[in-house]
Amino acid sequence: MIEVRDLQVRYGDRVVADVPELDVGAGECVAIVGESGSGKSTTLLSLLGLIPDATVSGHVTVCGVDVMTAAPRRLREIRGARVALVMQSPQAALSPATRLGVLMRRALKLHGVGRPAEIMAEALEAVLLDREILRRYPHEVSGGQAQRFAIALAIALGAEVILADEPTSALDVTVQAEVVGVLRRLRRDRGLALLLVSHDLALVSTIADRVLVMRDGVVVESGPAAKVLADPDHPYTRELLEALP
Ligand SMILES: Nc1ncnc2c1ncn2[C@@H]1O[C@H](COP(=O)(O)OP(=O)(O)OP(=O)(O)O)[C@@H](O)[C@H]1O
Repeated sequence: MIEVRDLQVRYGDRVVADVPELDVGAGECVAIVGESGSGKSTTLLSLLGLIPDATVSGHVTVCGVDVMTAAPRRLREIRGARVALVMQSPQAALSPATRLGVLMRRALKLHGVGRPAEIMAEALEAVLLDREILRRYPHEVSGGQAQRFAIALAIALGAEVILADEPTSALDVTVQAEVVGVLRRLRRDRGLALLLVSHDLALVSTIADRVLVMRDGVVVESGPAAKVLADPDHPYTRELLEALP
């Protein structure tokens, strides 16, 4: 679903992300970890061509679309539909004066999704939310519910790939587990491909198959999560693990 080769992102002369190889297949979860400013979000956003100020080179294919050469129309087709972006604070992205049900119906209409009532019910069930949430306004739901609603919206629009940037870091610990549980189910039951950016190694260890560790824009270590997190080769990964509470 995601294939990256020799991706390089520069602002002027400064390389902020250099990723030789990154693959995420259907039903897989790959996590990019590293401290703030290491280039994680830049890497994620470049997969959808969403960093217009930067110079980007390399090969990026997402859902069969060559992101580097695709026409804007082709990119718009995958953004927000086959590929969903889940951010840290979903409430900020939801229009405050619109009930969630209205918002979801509008999004489905915009993307030409048929059988909206059925699709909405199915999507809410997949993220373990009660239909009653559709009557609420964004400020009337908790952070965890808002995040699960954002994921439900992605599924309703037909997402095959979720790019998640710190999806749980704005949530308290018990709610974090809910969101991670939902993402795990979606991988298993729907074969969703998940690329997760997180500085939270404890979270990553519960969900990722493979991990890329980034520092100052460079991938210093990558491999199976079980290996990298239990027996890291690179001193920087060891430092990150030692910093865990
Ligand atoms: N528009 C921009 N112009 C110049 N430099 C930028 C721009 N956007 C990001 N950067 C730089 O790119 C580097 C990588 O940033 P990025 O946001 O990808 O890091 P990150 O690992 O995701 O950090 P965080 O967890 O804080 O989001 C940082 O040094 C940042 O200052």
